Amino acid sequence: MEDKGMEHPRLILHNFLTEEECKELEFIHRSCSTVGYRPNVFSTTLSHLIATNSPHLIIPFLPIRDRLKEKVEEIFGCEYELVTEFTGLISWSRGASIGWHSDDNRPYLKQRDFTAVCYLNSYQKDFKGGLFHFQDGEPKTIAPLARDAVMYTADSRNTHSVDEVTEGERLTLTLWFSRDSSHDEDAKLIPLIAESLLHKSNNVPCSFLPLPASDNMYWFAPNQASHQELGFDIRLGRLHSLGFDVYYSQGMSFISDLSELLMEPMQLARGHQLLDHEFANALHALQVVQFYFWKGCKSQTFTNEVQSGKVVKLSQSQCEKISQVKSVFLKDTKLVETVFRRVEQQSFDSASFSAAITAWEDYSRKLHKEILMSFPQWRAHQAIYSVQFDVS
Ligand SMILES: O=C(O)CCC(=O)C(=O)O
Ligand SMILES: [Fe+2]
Repeated sequence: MEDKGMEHPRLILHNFLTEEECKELEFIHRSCSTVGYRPNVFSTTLSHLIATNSPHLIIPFLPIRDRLKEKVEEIFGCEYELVTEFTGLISWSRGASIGWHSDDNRPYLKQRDFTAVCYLNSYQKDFKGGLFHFQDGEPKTIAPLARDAVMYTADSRNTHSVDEVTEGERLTLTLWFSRDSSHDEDAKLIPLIAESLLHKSNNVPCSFLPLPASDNMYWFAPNQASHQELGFDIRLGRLHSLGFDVYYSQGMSFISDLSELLMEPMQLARGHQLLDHEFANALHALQVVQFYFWKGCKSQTFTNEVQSGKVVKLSQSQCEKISQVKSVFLKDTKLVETVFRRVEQQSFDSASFSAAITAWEDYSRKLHKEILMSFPQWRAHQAIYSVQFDVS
């Protein structure tokens, strides 16, 4: 597929990522994304993961990022010349599209030399619409397929567009590379990680519990809506699409500032049942729920001991508290269901779910250890780079 004349330098690599890598990144995005930079777009940036006390979740990105950079350098003949300018997960829901453009088409984007887009899910299977087109040269149209990666120069030789997504959520891992070492994203990320690891704030009792960002970063507003009442909180929206409600035992009347509610400890409900476990906040609950579905909902897939997951029937007043929260944070459940496809009658097993809570902790603890251990080396790398840069 390589354009030999390099009139339009680009390449498609099939099966560049493993299925497992795609699923893990999907898990991270579905549990950590914020509303994106354009309508109907969601994103998960590395700096956001660090800022929400989840720096350990950047671990799965690192080997992929290195492999992609090496591949781009090899294909385009610029070994050891590139730095990663940006790494992030981006998803497009119904209504998102982008017209003809090149990725360096703004003065502040001129440092971008190469683009790599990895498809984490598939056209027709996971979403409709969202075909990718190059304006000139071959191939002309690309139908996103999970595990494939597309690489191209960021200049006008590779002007491209993406059709509007009409259903589902189109998910990519997107990276930009630069020859200008002053645009290395690590230079920004490393101090943030250091701060996160070294100065744990007092209100984070556990080293890997997520700490939500400000509420507006999770507020989905339908296209150009002037009225706030038509949006929804994407954390609760994603929980809703998987069949979960959130329950605050204290009710809403105790909270003076409603926007703080989703930072408070809460429980999950499903149908007429209240699950026994207390989560630190809505983001924590979302991470565990997404982990449960990522791992396949079956207790056999969780290696730890399965305790019985306690559930109790919701009382009338508890149901009312749930509806109150919904009326504030999920005003339009129809809209939620078009943005995040409702998963119909997903089987749910409370014993497996409580096993998943422990498995999520083990997973997080393992990644947390890895980031703690790799961090000094990583910083040393950075030091070497800057020395080389100073000398030249
Ligand atoms: O997701 C894609 O296929 C490309 C997206 C794009 O063109 C961009 O983010 O600049
Ligand atoms: Fe683009």
